[in-house]
Amino acid sequence: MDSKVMSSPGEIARVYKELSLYPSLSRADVGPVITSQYGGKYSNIYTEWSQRDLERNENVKFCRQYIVFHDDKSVVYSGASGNCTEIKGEVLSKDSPSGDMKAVVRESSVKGEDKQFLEVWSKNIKMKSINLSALKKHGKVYDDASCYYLTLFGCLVWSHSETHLLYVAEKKRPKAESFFQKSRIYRPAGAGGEQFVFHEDWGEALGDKSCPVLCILDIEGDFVSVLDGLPDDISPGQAFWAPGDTGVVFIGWWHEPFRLGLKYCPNRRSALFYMDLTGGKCEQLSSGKTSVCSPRLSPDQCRIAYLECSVYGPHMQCSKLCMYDWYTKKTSVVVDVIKRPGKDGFTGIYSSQLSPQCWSADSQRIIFACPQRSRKDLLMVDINTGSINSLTAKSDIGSWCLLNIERDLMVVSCSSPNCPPSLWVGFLPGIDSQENVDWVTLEDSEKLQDVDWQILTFTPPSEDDNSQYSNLEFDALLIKPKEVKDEVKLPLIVTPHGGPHSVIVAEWLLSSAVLCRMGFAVLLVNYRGSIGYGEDSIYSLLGNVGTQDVKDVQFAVESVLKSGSIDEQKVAVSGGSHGGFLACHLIGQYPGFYKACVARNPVINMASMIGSTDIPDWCMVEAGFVFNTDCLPDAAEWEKMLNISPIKYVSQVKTPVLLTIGEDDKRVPNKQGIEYYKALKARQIPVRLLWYPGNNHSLSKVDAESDGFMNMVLWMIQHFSD
Ligand SMILES: CSCC[C@H](NC=O)C(=O)N[C@@H](C)C(=O)O
Repeated sequence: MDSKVMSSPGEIARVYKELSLYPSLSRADVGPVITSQYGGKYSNIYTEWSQRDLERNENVKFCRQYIVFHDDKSVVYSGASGNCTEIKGEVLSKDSPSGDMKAVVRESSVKGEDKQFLEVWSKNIKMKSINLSALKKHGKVYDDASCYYLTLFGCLVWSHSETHLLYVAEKKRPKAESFFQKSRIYRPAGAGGEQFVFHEDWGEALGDKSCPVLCILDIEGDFVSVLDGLPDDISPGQAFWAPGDTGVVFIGWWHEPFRLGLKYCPNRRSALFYMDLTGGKCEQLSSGKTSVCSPRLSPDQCRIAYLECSVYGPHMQCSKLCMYDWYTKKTSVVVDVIKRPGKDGFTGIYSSQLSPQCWSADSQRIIFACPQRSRKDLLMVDINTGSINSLTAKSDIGSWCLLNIERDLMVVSCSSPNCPPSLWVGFLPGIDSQENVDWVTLEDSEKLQDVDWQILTFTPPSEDDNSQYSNLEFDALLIKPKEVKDEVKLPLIVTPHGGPHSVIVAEWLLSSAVLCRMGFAVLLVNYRGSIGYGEDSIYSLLGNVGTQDVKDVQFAVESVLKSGSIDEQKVAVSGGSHGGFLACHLIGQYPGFYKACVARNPVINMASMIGSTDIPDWCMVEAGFVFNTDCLPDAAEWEKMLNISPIKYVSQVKTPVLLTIGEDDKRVPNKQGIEYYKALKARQIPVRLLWYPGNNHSLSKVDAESDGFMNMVLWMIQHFSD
């Protein structure tokens, strides 16, 4: 019997609106320990959340504070202190280590012009409000530190002495005038002509970031200085104060011979640097042959932990956890790359950011959240032995994120496909303790009783085994309505993720939850090549995109169809970017199998894309070649890129295709979608293209995301009944 899916646009929009109300956590800071007048100890926890506001068509950011009474080992009492407050105009903010002051970078309009101010608050007084725009020492302050897992360059850091603030801004660019503007006419011959010079940027979603500089505010002296003395060929970011405030430590990315896109690509050549402010010398602390990120100073200020992976190669890789000893100047590897997971089940480190604080109070352990197969767990590493313990492996929650840890008090956000994000705290047990963490909820969320999820594991059939990387398994996440009558068959939406070196973990996914409420089953496939399964899995896909990943997805789908609970006549496929590449491959390689296809900014032709994407190395590496900045692909390489692309199969396509395209996409330029649109139109295949101005690769502006979702489901429903 056919299942009835919700099909009225009004009803679908109502469900979307209802489920989009659940906010997600972007930040949590733990304040200092305060002793109350009755002797009880407590800490304030400041949290930031983000929520879609469909009426206002924007993502709103708000904060809420909580109070946690504790005895340094366990939570005694906790609760929210006050209601939520929307945050407007704040670019960055940070409390001082003592908790006595707060720094804010604020954007405000003065006489119709946007200006940036650096404010210092103490108690209930705004002590300083420095007009950074008027100072003209640098360009805009980098805003990418407002959410720790989105940080690439930005920071706002108090010195240990609380007298200075460190941040990253765009380098001041001299005002460019034409040869013919009035002020130029009297200048010496040859001046001017800079007006139309091209400035490289750091690619997708970083179009306003080109030449970052490190800036320091001397709070007492009201003086901003831009640090000089850094090597000319690096761009600095992720900075913090060195022990004793003798200088600053930062990551420097090489930007010569040209910048390559950074988003989703932590594989860019970079190193850890120390700029000594007493002697003005800049020292390189890591090899410079690798890519490093997320340096974090231990509470005893003796060591810096950071993540490291190799340069070029797959855009996301298994990382090493490294340690730099500040006093011996020695570097060691605490956790190495895992090629194949062993008996302990640990699959390797696949995080590209550590939380703002990640150390235990005794400076002996590091805690981080990390995809492990199709779940995201909290892991604890003993830095002396390198041994790893999962703090959450036994839980039935699908995804755990560490927002912060301070004096062993962990603040985490958890969610599952049927459970929106909730906020929890718990103390890390002592180093020799066998105890489990006693988690306490600060902000609960309601479980969706009508949504069910499970992780399915697949072994590829022997003919599809990879001879170089044999016996690799993969997973898929199946999310379906609960309690479906035995005779009812569900329509299925197959969703391979993008990347391809990325993963879908069992977390709260708005679109899957809405689809499920509407009566669809959703299959999210973590094909071989996904992160979280060991480095061999990632490498198994290089040179095999368009075949191995396509076959894995199809194998997972056909296996699920065998269960008998799915309506084989109502299977659709949707995906974005590399997921769109796979969706278009699937409809080309399995003509007629899928009744509808929706692709967001899909990679259509790697050969035509290599010259225009911000990450040309991706095309070479995924096609199985080595990337070199000074090498052009040769004819054979170009041919392979074409042959493994979905455009190759376009003449076999029978499935109607909906393309959703971001006008400003720098990763997969919009011409890719247009190339496919024209090829399908020429073959009379039903195709519709939605064009989203002001949107980039992610199509994540509130109106684009919601419109894209509505159009996707209506397209599928329409073509299921063809
Ligand atoms: C040159 S485009 C490569 C595809 C892209 N990979 C990395 O950015 C991709 O699939 N991105 C995914 C993560 C996405 O945008 O969803």
